[in-house]
Amino acid sequence: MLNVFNTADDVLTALAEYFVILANEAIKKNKKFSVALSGGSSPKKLYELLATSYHDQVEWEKVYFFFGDERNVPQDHPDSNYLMAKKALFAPLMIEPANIFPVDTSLEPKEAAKKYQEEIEEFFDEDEQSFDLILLGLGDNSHTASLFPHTPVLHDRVPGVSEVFLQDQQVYRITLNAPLINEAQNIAFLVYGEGKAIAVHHVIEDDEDIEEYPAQLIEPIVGDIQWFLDEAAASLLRHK
Ligand SMILES: O=C1O[C@H](COP(=O)(O)O)[C@@H](O)[C@H](O)[C@H]1O
Repeated sequence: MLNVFNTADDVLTALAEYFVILANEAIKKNKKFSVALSGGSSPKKLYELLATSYHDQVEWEKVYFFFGDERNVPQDHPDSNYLMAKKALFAPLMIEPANIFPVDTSLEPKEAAKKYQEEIEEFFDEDEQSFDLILLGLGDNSHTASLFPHTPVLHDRVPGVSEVFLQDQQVYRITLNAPLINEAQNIAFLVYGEGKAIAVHHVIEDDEDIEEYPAQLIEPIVGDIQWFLDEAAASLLRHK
């Protein structure tokens, strides 16, 4: 479902409220809420908003934080998704380390992916369900998480975590693959700014071409998917 708002601030507020509703529902039902955070440039303001305006609206000690993807850099590197979330969300809310599951980027990428998959499997072993919420962004090249155009991970068929080598940047990333993302109870894309309009159009309305538009792989099996867009990002959509 598409949710289009006038401004980026409106989008962020709507997604923060959606997060709070899902968290409280899951905590009421299962006594915990599991979320995989997105990285990159878009979600920082969302995390800051949750940590300030919504700090007293969730039992944060019952929230378990994972990452949809991670750069293969140390946890104190400026490109680290973990570092961004730590500064914007974990530190202000004083989240206990036991509730945070960062990717172990001290390992070789393949090993880091394997270990992260094992941690996820162990966490969900008891209740046999997947994430309550996976937050995603959308790159202007139509990647989401670290599912980049023309990378082998696009052909993963078994839910898991994979390493991805980006030829143009000569760097690795670690990512949940599409089958694992699609097991989530809820998936929310956060996309704002005119720079994302072409990608939004391709992913939502263009013919299927997963090599070019990997975010088209995201189709929850039984869960719900919501797009949170501003007018600028939605400007090339024919149907809103
Ligand atoms: O889902 C995600 O999307 C972004 C792209 O977002 P951007 O705001 O940086 O353009 C991606 O790179 C990020 O790591 C990921 O979690």
